[in-house]
Amino acid sequence: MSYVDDVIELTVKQNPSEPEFHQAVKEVLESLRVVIEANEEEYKKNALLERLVNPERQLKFRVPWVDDNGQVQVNTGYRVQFNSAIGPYKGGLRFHPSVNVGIIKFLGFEQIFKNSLTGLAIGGGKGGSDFDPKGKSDREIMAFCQSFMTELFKYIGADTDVPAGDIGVGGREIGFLYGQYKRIRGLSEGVLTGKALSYGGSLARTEATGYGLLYFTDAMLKANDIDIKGKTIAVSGAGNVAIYAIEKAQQLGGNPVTCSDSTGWIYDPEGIDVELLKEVKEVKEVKRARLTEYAEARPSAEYHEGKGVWSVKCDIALPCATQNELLLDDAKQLVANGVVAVAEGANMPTSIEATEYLQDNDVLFGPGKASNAGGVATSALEMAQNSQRFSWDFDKVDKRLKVIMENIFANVDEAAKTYGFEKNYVVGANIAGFEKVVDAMNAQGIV
Ligand SMILES: NC(=O)C1=CN([C@@H]2O[C@H](COP(=O)(O)OP(=O)(O)OC[C@H]3O[C@@H](n4cnc5c(N)ncnc54)[C@H](OP(=O)(O)O)[C@@H]3O)[C@@H](O)[C@H]2O)C=CC1
Ligand SMILES: O=C(O)CCC(=O)C(=O)O
Repeated sequence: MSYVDDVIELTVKQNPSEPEFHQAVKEVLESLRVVIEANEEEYKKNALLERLVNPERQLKFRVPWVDDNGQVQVNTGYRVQFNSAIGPYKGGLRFHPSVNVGIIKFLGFEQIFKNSLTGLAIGGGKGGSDFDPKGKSDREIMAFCQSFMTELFKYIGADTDVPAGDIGVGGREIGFLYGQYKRIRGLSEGVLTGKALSYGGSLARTEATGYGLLYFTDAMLKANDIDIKGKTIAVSGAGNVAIYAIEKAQQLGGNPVTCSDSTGWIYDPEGIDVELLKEVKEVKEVKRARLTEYAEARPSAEYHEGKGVWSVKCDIALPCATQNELLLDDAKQLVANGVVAVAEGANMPTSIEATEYLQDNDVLFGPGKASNAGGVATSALEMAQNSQRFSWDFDKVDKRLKVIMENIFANVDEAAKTYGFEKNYVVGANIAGFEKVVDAMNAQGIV
């Protein structure tokens, strides 16, 4: 067996019942075969891959809090500090009932290469909890966030580990988490990103992942002589990433016609009304409302229960909800309907089989670790502004974001060509991300 196969097998053996983590490791290592085989002796001697797939530190902790009925609730908190070769651990916190250690590890592992691709000095980490913020009162959210931070504060700091938002963690949660950190540590520092503007947040961070996805997609399309103008776009999700992907797609002249959540999806052939979608998101967070509210307010829209976004005829598909939401049958349907490009706004939304099917059918494919890197890149710009004790205007951040995303595409494209995988942006992203991490790890000795 090759070194790659050995390490994949070891990962499965050492981390049982963590299918998403196995999937992420397999996807990355398989596509790095050409680089790893060329350096196998050296990497093996230094156990490079074994070190890469083992987090530097993995924290699991109890989070007790009191609900509005006076009942004590107990959730589990996680922070996986995966790799700090390039810089402080950086990556979001996810609050969702599906969260477990394997999901946090897959996200943290992906984050290493994503953060490397940004060209900025950030290592990889991720965290979260199985707490469900939906339908909770503000007081309950605050109680949970304060308890979560009362444990987490011991392990994070502006130069060690800088969490941010992800599914279920937006501005409100970041505010409560930051307040508790400051109260315990007495430090006003850039320990979290995604903060509100009034206490050190960056303009354009809210928009950054969705906007960045479109800057990347546009660069990928242009490199293949395709104009986004007039293209029909299917988007999944109705949260932070989806909303700003839809907004930027419209600004660039595309026509996004769908969005979705965990219960159903919207088809709006006249184009999604993004301001209405923003309002529905707010209502959903507070009242557990559903996307039906969008359809009720918008005569051109149809609401469908369950899954189905990928059955809509489109030129471009942008999965922006969650992992494994675009499977082989969805890929077959997209190809049958003439899709030309898929770019991932979410983390690992496309299964390995679906990705291969799309690529085998000449669909341009932007992997999340490259195409959704705009969020974390802008978080690093927020860290830079915090260090400077200064705020940049929206235009300056947005322009930097655009340049970063265009550079990511150029580097991914170049790596793919250099290794003989032209137009395979999955291989290109993994190689370009991996090379910098390996350089940094090698330079720092066996740690
Ligand atoms: N926020 C950021 O800056 C970044 C986020 N990402 C990734 O983008 C994706 C979306 O994150 P974000 O928009 O921030 O999160 P939000 O919480 O704002 O929105 C998540 C959206 O996805 C839907 N969703 C979540 N879980 C599921 C599920 N199991 N099945 C179907 N739909 C689901 C939600 O529906 P419902 O409301 O019904 O739960 C909601 O519409 C995630 O994969 C995240 O890791 C990647 C890079 C950066
Ligand atoms: O901005 C950040 O640090 C978090 C981004 C993130 O979690 C992601 O890229 O998936």
